[in-house]
Amino acid sequence: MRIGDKGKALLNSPFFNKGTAFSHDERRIFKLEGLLPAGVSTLDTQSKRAYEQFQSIPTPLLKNSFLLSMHDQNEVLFYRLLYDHLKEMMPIIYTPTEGEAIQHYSRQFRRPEGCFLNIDEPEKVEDELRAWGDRDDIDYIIVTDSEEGVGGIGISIAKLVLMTLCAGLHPNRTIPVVLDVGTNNEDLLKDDLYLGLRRTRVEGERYDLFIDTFVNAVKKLFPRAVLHFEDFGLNNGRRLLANYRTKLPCFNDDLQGTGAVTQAAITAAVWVTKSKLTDQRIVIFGAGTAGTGIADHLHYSMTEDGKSEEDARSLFWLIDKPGLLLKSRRDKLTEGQKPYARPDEEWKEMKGEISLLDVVKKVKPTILIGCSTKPGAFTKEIVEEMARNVERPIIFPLSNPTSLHEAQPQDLKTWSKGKALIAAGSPFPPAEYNGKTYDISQANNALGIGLGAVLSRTSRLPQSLIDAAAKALAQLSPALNDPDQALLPDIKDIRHVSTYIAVAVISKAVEEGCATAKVPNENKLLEWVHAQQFKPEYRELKKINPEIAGKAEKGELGMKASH
Ligand SMILES: NC(=O)C1=CN([C@@H]2O[C@H](COP(=O)(O)OP(=O)(O)OC[C@H]3O[C@@H](n4cnc5c(N)ncnc54)[C@H](O)[C@@H]3O)[C@@H](O)[C@H]2O)C=CC1
Ligand SMILES: CC(=O)C(=O)O
Ligand SMILES: [Mg+2]
Repeated sequence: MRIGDKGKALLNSPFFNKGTAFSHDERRIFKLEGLLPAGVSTLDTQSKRAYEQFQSIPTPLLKNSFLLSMHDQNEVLFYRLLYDHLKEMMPIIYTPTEGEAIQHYSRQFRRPEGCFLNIDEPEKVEDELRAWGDRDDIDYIIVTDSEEGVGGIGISIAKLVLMTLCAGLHPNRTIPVVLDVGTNNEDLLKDDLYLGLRRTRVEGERYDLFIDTFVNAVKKLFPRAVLHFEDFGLNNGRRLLANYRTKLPCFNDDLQGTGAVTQAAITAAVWVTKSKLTDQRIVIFGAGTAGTGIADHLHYSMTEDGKSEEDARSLFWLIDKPGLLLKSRRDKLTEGQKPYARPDEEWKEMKGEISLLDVVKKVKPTILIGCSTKPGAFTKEIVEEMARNVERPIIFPLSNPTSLHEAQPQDLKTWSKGKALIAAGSPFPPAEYNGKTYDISQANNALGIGLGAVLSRTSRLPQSLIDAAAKALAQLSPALNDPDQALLPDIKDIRHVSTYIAVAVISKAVEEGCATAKVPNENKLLEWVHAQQFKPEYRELKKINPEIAGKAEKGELGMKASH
């Protein structure tokens, strides 16, 4: 991707390539004659053509592969196509299809995209990253240490695509990274086509040193970039965030992004039930990264509203594999789980493991959240029990992909006799009850936090910025106008939503004193954000090749500079 490329190099440069939309003049100047068919398309017709091709592809996985290869050929067209069909293509490019694409990465592989760093060569990390640009070239880096092996590069790419699509982050100023530290997935290790390091995952000191090498290289090479941790395992995500959050602007999307979007959906649901967050009894099933991240975020919000740490803590019941988290088992709990362990005395009448059903019966929760990856965990009995005890049970099965959801939204609606207020991790069709249809919100952590952090050039990303994003999102809930509407805004409005969130994050960064950019005052802020968002439009000649454009402007080439 270089300014000034010509001929085949230009056609192979996804950011500058216009394919059949290169004009006759451009074809001549850039030595593209003979490399393209005679017809000149507009971006509009290219998008129509690509959509026809997309529609003829039989499976979601193949559609994903088609879109990714377009991403790799012509980025503007790729984003334009996605914009034109956002609702239809989002589940193809992101969850649920993305999970499948990651699983099949080594078999579907065509051409590498992204930055691959491996633990056997830590000494090369800095040089390998340097190949992506200079100090000020990079705004945003998504890194995963993918438990599912090298195919995890797919999640870094997919989330970056969302950041561009939804929030307008400039795609040419980002790096998707996978840190290959091995995998414990036996199927991958046995697969002779597997492309990652063929070894079990490295842990302990060597793992920590490798992460440290990576983070230090990022800080040194791209001091302005925001670092986004994605899909780090239970034991690493929280620990790494705690290590690095005071050293550079970084955040963990599964912990913090999920916390923010869930809080926004809960704020709307709680508003529908005409109660307050601090009136709730919250059961979280699956106390891993996302589950404890949500608990932390809600807890933070309650303390901001004036509840004491301890009183707020008493409103949570977290359940993981061996049942309800209890104080007597503290030494077996993770750091993220420990604060939420319940006193054993509360449950002394119970023998053995305390199940979700036991907790629902005794606690009578108002909110039930699933981040367990256990499909079907929210059974009819559990949902009926919950609906018996509270007027409007708030139930969020958040596990992804679709096959791992704790319950189907339609079942939740039916079993609760229409009472449940629902948001789910993946997209679902509307649910029906008594002849009425209800849109199901997708509570997924794709927000404008990143754009706000980038544009404000925040030096750190404290919890207050994430909280500002959650509050801004909650204000846009359609349920605030009509309680039968979805809890979160529709995907089709995501650009507007992300922009609004970015504005809130920037304002908070200024207020907290961590914004280092020169930010305009409140009434100019929205316009300022808009002006900097990426739009899928072809670039003018002068941005593809300034030298040639200069000559054209002087009339030396017999053409105009702008196309
Ligand atoms: N909707 C959203 O925005 C997000 C959804 N997720 C989804 O949430 C799920 C969990 O993700 P992470 O928290 O990152 O994974 P994780 O591995 O950190 O946590 C999963 C937790 O569930 C527990 N668990 C597994 N089986 C269980 C069972 N049968 N009963 C009770 N607990 C059980 C595990 O022990 C672990 O503590 C995934 O499906 C992920 O896709 C994650 C992040 C964001
Ligand atoms: C949404 C997300 O980050 C996840 O499912 O891991
Ligand atoms: Mg994730």
